[in-house]
Amino acid sequence: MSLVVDDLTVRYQGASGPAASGVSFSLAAGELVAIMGPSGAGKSALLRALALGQDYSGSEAAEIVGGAAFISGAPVRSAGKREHLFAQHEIAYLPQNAGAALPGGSSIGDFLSAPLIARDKRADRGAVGERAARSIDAVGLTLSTLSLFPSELSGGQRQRAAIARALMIGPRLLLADEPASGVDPSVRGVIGTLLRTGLEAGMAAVVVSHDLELLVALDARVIVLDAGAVVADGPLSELLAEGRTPFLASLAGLSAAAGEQPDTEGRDGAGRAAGR
Ligand SMILES: Nc1ncnc2c1ncn2[C@@H]1O[C@H](COP(=O)(O)OP(=O)(O)OP(=O)(O)O)[C@@H](O)[C@H]1O
Repeated sequence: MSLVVDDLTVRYQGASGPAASGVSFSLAAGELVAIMGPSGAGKSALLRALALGQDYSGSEAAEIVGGAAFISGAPVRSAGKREHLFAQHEIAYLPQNAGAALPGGSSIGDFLSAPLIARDKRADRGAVGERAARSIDAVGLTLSTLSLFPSELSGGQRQRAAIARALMIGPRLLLADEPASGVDPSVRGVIGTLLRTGLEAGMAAVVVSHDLELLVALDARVIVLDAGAVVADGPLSELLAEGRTPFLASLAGLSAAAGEQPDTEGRDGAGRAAGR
């Protein structure tokens, strides 16, 4: 698996201007890039534009309108049936507020099974069920959760179920948009463990996250967006030490405060300090 993003400009479908532009990075198997930045910076648009049809959330699609992205050599911009089929085998996309976006009419078991059935209608249902059981167990939910519907779960349980679905295909590329946002701290631990295990097993990941503890521990390369432009790019530890943009300086201040997580909505000053 490789992901090459070259001077990419992305736009929400129907929007007049780009949501993010000038983004470049490349990823090989086992590598991680984290995307950071204040609210409205274009982080979600970037991930969505790379998701190759794997977004189940019903949110507006974003498209590439400049530059290029290649997943394992195949262009994302002119992706056809072949690339979408490939994506069904290789790419997992975890949308923002993934738990809240679970389809209300499906049991968790059906929701988890969907990506495997979508790519092979004749898939062995027993094997799919076993896989669902392993995935639900990996996120710390009981097997009985598989027969429940989203309305019967807590917010944290729903987010765990969404993460379990992302695990179902054993993705080679994970695109995760704020996987730990708005849920209880225990979900943060689950995400950290799964990310570490996945990366060690050769999964590549692009993650929108402000979990400084996790990202420093993973020695993540970070791209900071602000109002659609790249304002910093490099290893997180270096960016925090430099505090080169107001947003980073604000994050660095927070990282010094024991275990505190930044509030990217700006209530703690991060968004305001970034000039928003
Ligand atoms: N569906 C849409 N159509 C047009 N513009 C949109 C749409 N959704 C978001 N935008 C705009 O695109 C820009 C980038 O939004 P995006 O959601 O990608 O940012 P973000 O960094 O992910 O923000 P947040 O951290 O709040 O999720 C913002 O100016 C936003 O107002």
